[in-house]
Amino acid sequence: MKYHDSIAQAEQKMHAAIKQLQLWHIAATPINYAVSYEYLNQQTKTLNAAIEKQLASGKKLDNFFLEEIYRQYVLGQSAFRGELIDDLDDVLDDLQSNSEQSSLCTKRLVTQLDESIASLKSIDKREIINAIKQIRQTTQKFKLQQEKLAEQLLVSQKSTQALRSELDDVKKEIYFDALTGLYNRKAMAKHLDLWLSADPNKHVAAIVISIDQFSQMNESLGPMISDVLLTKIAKKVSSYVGESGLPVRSAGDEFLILLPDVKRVIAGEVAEKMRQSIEKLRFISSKSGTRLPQMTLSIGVSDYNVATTANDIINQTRALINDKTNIHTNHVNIAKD
Ligand SMILES: Nc1nc2c(ncn2[C@@H]2O[C@H](COP(=O)(O)OP(=O)(O)OP(=O)(O)O)[C@@H](O)[C@H]2O)c(=O)[nH]1
Repeated sequence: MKYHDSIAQAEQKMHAAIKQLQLWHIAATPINYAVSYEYLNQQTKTLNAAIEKQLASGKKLDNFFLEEIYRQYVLGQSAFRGELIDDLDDVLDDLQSNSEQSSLCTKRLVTQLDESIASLKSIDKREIINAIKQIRQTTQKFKLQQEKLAEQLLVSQKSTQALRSELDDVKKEIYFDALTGLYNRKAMAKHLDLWLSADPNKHVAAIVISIDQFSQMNESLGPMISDVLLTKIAKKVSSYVGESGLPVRSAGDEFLILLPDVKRVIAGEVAEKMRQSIEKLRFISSKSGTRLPQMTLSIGVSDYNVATTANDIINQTRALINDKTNIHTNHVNIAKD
């Protein structure tokens, strides 16, 4: 535990954290619990401010929101990252000292050879024999040093491989949504930055996909089945864009697909295919064998210059779904020029 509470204090906070989750109408999952605990501790001002802001705006706190908070404010401070950075520092220091030693050895060898070669030209037989002896000794020493360095390099390589796989895990935590495996907003912002630095005139089409009446589904089916449905829909819609698009989980029951260099009309056609494919799906409960309610999607489509922020892209495309002049469920609304 991060805080040095007494057992009694910790127990009190534990109960309070669970109670807080009940007030927020959120299940006591480990992640939600960690955020609630941190919130009550009031040690991370930014975490408290983000939660207060969401509550003040009248929006509900849900699993998705708390997971984002967890990633941003709780996980970000974890000791694990500190250890990982220390390990990385060590490996880099090792690699640097190995390469410095290696270049020093090579320099020494070259100097020695230069000196000895001059003696080899001598007419004095003894000097020549001495020079050959020197060369033999120096190369022998060089060989031993190189062997030692190669061993050290092998050790560094092994640590690097282990670190790489740990880094991949951290990257997953930072850039991917744990439930659906889609990218998160942070990854979306990073991609926009990369595209912008490669080409400031680049355009990207955005498809925002919201599952209709998902809150009702959550209530009637429970969060576990709803999670499975959410994940299946996430996978299905992402399958329509493959490697050419960036699928993001942008909110609890909302996904966003970015399609670089794709025209709005084309993105609209892809969106229509997504809508139809989900409408046709028939979900069956593996537990009871009964048919689950039909799921439908409401989709907004637009396009932007890559300099537009992730938040603006999400909000502006999302507004197309909530456009009051349009039908409210199972529809695709493409932005007008
Ligand atoms: N199962 C599950 N539900 C989630 C998760 N994150 C958010 N939700 C729920 O998703 C629902 C989203 O509700 P709303 O934004 O009102 O969306 P909606 O009910 O689909 O309403 P419309 O979009 O207007 O059709 C809420 O009930 C959240 O609790 C999650 O990770 N898993």
